[in-house]
Amino acid sequence: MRHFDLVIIGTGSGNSIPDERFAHLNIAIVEKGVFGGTCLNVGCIPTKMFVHTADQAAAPANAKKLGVDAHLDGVRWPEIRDRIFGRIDPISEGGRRWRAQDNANVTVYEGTARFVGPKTLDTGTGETITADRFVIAAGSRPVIPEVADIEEAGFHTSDTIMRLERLPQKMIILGSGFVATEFAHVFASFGVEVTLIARGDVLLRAEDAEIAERFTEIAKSKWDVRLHRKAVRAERTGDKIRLHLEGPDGAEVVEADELLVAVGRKPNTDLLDLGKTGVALHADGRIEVDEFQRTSEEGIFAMGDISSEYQLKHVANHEARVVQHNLLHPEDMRKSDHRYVPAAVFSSPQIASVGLTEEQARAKGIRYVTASQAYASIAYGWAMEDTTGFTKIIADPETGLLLGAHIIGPQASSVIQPIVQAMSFGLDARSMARGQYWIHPAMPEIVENALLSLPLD
Ligand SMILES: Cc1cc2nc3c(=O)[nH]c(=O)nc-3n(C[C@H](O)[C@H](O)[C@H](O)COP(=O)(O)OP(=O)(O)OC[C@H]3O[C@@H](n4cnc5c(N)ncnc54)[C@H](O)[C@@H]3O)c2cc1C
Ligand SMILES: NC(=O)c1ccc[n+]([C@@H]2O[C@H](COP(=O)([O-])OP(=O)(O)OC[C@H]3O[C@@H](n4cnc5c(N)ncnc54)[C@H](O)[C@@H]3O)[C@@H](O)[C@H]2O)c1
Repeated sequence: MRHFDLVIIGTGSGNSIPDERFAHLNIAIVEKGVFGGTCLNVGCIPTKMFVHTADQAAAPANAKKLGVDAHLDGVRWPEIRDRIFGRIDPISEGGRRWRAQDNANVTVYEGTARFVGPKTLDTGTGETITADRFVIAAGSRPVIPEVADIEEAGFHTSDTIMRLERLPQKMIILGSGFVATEFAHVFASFGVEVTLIARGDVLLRAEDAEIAERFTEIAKSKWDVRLHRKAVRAERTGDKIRLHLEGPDGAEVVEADELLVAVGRKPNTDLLDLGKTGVALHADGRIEVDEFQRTSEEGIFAMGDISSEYQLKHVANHEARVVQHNLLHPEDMRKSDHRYVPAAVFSSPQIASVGLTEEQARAKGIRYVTASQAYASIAYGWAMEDTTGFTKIIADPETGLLLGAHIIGPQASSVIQPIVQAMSFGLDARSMARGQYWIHPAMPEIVENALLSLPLD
């Protein structure tokens, strides 16, 4: 049985760990799918390339209120799809080739890894290997909900929807989180009639309640949004797919050309038989790790979606850097920093958030104040004739330290970054607002004004 110094399972963020500082180690990398993982192949990167294209497609309709009569002549789906994947697929293939052929100290196994004993791994290629140390970076995959006949009817997930042969006329999206609302924006902007099916009373319900309510209001004006619905059965009739729902008015059926399922992602731990090597799991299936990304088994680290509370690429990247350091310096380990993890939903409008929501602050019994500022109240908001966007900041009234921030509106994902910086480095609201220049008349003025209107003690 071949023995390695280090085995890495998963080529998403885990693949960034071995650099030239690991040249003295004999390393195996095991990958069951496409090289490069979720973000590169079916996640952040292609979705945002589609989102940017969708923003362009939506621009003519949005320009009308500014007095510009533009018209969207068409969307060349196959060309868009092939442009995007024509860029991504070679990166994945190049990464694979580099690891498999050009890295003298790395052996790539292309199979589904599964533990068969303590630190003993069946690589799914016919070869079983052992190692001193492991990094489990095997990510997550889409949850398939229990809807009768859904497999027979046929559906897409985020793994397949971006490679459609042709643009459908109608699409049903089951779910109301990040994936559902980003793809609703993409496909609706390309002219697809989108029906969004949500269980709760708002979309994006993990967001601050005021933000989720505002987003839901806007979404209802653009898409067919059905709230309080449970999908019970799917059915294929010729070219169409029908989804049977139960809702406040009883049973109903929606019909479309395609169904996209986007109801969350689950960690890939079930594929790994981790009990065989003694790695402990949380009740939700994630691997338990400590602040150094160590699992319950000595020498086995885990990182990214398979262990993290946050299914976000910037978190997986951060944890990969921590694991990298801790593998190289076991006598001087670093901790992961999960204090202020921001996230953005690249839908339309965009949403960005960091820290506590108002509901979380209340539930924790924390004393707080809030201030909200509309895009419509700042100069650039006038320029855009924005009527729906706002920034909400939550702060400690005594110290002025920021507890959370929530933004809905244009470029929210960029506008929030100075707040993430202030929170990370302990800058209070007054110092942040008045201790620096804010470019006039740029969008971050919305943050400056919100900070200034916080009713601090
Ligand atoms: C549609 C979509 C859009 C997203 N957009 C964003 C975004 O805009 N911003 C953001 O921050 N995050 C985004 N994310 C989340 C982000 O993609 C993930 O958080 C991140 O990719 C997780 O990285 P990872 O390294 O933990 O796992 P992955 O990148 O999923 O890598 C895990 C790898 O392990 C392999 N694997 C699994 N099991 C085994 C096994 N048993 N044996 C061998 N190999 C195995 C998998 O095939 C995979 O290649 C998005 C996700 C999706 C689905
Ligand atoms: N821009 C980004 O950073 C980005 C983009 C896409 C995905 N992601 C990451 O990937 C994760 C997964 O995305 P997602 O949208 O699949 O999950 P999500 O957790 O964001 O949302 C899932 C939604 O599905 C709903 N749901 C669950 N079961 C359901 C059912 N049976 N029927 C109907 N609705 C149901 C939930 O109420 C929830 O609103 C996200 O949580 C996020 O961390 C990030």
